[in-house]
Amino acid sequence: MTGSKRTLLIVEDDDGLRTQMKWALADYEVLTAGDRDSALRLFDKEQPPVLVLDLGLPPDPNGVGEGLALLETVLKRQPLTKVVVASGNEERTSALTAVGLGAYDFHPKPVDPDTLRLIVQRAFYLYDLERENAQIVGERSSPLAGIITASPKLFQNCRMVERVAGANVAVLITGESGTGKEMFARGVHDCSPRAGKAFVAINSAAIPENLLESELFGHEKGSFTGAVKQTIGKVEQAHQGTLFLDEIGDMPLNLQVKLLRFLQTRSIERVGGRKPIEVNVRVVSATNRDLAAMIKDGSFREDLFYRLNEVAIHIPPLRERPGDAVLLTKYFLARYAKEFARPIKGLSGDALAAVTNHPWPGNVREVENRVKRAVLMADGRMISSLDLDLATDGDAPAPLTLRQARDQAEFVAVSRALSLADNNISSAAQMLEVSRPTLYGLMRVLNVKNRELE
Ligand SMILES: Nc1ncnc2c1ncn2[C@@H]1O[C@H](COP(=O)(O)OP(=O)(O)OP(=O)(O)O)[C@@H](O)[C@H]1O
Repeated sequence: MTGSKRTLLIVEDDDGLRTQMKWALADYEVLTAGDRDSALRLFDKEQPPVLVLDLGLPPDPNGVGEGLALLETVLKRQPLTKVVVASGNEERTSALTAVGLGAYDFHPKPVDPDTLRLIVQRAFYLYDLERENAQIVGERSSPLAGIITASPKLFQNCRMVERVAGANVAVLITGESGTGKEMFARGVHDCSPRAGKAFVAINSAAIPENLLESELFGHEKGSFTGAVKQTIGKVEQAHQGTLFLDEIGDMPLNLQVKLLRFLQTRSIERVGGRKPIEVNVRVVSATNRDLAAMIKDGSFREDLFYRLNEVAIHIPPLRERPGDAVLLTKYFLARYAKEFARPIKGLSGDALAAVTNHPWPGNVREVENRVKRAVLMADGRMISSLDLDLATDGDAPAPLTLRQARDQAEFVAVSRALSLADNNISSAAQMLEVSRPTLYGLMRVLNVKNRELE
């Protein structure tokens, strides 16, 4: 590369067109190739961010197969690459097919130098922006395996988990249903010295009250009708590992007493058993209920609450984590497209807006379920708001005017930048390449709230 010129690869088998394009793009370090194999070799070696591609290449210069195959390989190897496809009037349909496969844009043939320069310039700009975002997201990927977030509060939670994991303290995780409480509980276990031992979960809400005691503490043979053999309870199964008490707010009062006794003595008695058995477990519990209110109305024991709540972690709902819905949608989309081998490339603009506007009452579980279904059901390569079964804007029609479309796009960009920048106005403004006063103005006009600063 010479000086600060940026590298660009032109794949075109026609010498005349190649020369015209080289001339139009003299501001770039231009590499050229005339067929798929030499183009791929150059691409792998030089990694150009932008490609200008003619679809008709030898050995099939009149078809589009070679060009489309090259496009797919390039995007598989370097998904952020921007590929601009050449298109004559009669090749419109193939150019649109290429865009459907992930090409960035097409430029008209014969070459119009000004248009080509503009498209290439925008392609580089978008590439830089996406790479920067990918880096930021990468740097901010959670220290706890599998937790995807851009929320400063969730990052604090992750750091807290890492700090307390080593000490054998009881952790109580609160948050609405589907926010990721079980994931965090597993995080506590995985970061602790008990990681190699059992992680045993028991859900108080899912087990009938009369069976819960035996589920928790086990029973001896013949201790009640149907107790045909000795059974080890969940607490004992978790010996030396972690016991996860899910939906602890649903535990009946009589069992709360027994659980408290276990936490005080660190020993259990199986139902129908006579001797106490010592058990060494780390206890993590979770609930979506308001335990303070339950203590007040007498349905949860205060002494048990203090035993369970040595460290408290609250997971905010998705609607209070700007940017996370989009991040998680993209994450699940990539994951399920791969798992179900579906050729889905991304989200359409209306889907992005719908995801940003939806309140997500079912939190991350709702995102996962909607995306999973959309990946299975979608006809096209891009997931639409319809595939996600989401209204674009509270059942309002999709934006019609350019102004509305622009406002919507700006709303998404501003919310995302604020979220990635931890709501730091200066960094978000820098990311968006606008001044701070402009960003404040945009936030006012678009009604974007800097929620975590409020
Ligand atoms: N930040 C996240 N990144 C990736 N996946 C997540 C995240 N949070 C939750 N999930 C996924 O969402 C689903 C629901 O999460 P989880 O079961 O941990 O929620 P929960 O709060 O325990 O729900 P409930 O209260 O209903 O038991 C799971 O499949 C989990 O893997």
